[in-house]
Amino acid sequence: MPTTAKICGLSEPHTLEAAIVGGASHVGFVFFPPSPRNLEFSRAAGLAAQVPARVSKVGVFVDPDDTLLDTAIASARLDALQLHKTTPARAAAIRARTGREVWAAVAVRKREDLGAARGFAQAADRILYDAKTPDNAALPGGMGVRFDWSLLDGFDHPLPWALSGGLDAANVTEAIRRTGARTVDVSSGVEIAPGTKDASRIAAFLSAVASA
Ligand SMILES: O=C(O)c1ccccc1N[C@@H]1O[C@H](COP(=O)(O)O)[C@@H](O)[C@H]1O
Repeated sequence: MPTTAKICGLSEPHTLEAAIVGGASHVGFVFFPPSPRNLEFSRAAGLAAQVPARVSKVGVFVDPDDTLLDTAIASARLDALQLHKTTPARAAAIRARTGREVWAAVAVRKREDLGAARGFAQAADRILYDAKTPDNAALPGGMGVRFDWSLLDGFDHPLPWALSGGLDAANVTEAIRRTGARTVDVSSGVEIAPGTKDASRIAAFLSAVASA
């Protein structure tokens, strides 16, 4: 099975197109106002219309309320919801209420952090292992922070999972080889500035994933 890739934090038609043409399985739209990648709903709707059915649209949220979720799902026609800083109970409620696939982000810095994944076994469809950002950071993700991939060695994953945090075209081959990830996720590693994606970096990342 080939490794699949999600390109996250897209906000412009030409870089979204680069992700689609390059073979991304998922594209991510961020709904979190402090993020430089945050999308207005009308803009999300326009971008979503560009995405073919074979590519899944993932909304990225930080402990969202129902109003935000419902508006984002309707405007961007989201297939999946990526939830950061959200408890298993809340994730389960969101999954039951929306009927959408739920990706639970688990922030990793130390081996003990992986234990949080088990709490989502009945509450989510997939775990996204992401690097824990610094305690005073403005964002819980999307900062190009990487964690020690060896922490995943021998871990009994409770659900299908994806790897993120500080990936780019130069390190994703090693990340896949080292962890066995079947899905990888990138945001800042395909940008030229925070929030500004680059089509050639997206193409290089997807090419590296396809060759891994
Ligand atoms: O990208 C953001 O702005 C963001 C905001 C809030 C939560 C998560 C966010 N991004 C996610 O973080 C990971 C890793 O990103 P990076 O490749 O290290 O920059 C990725 O899943 C993004 O979806």
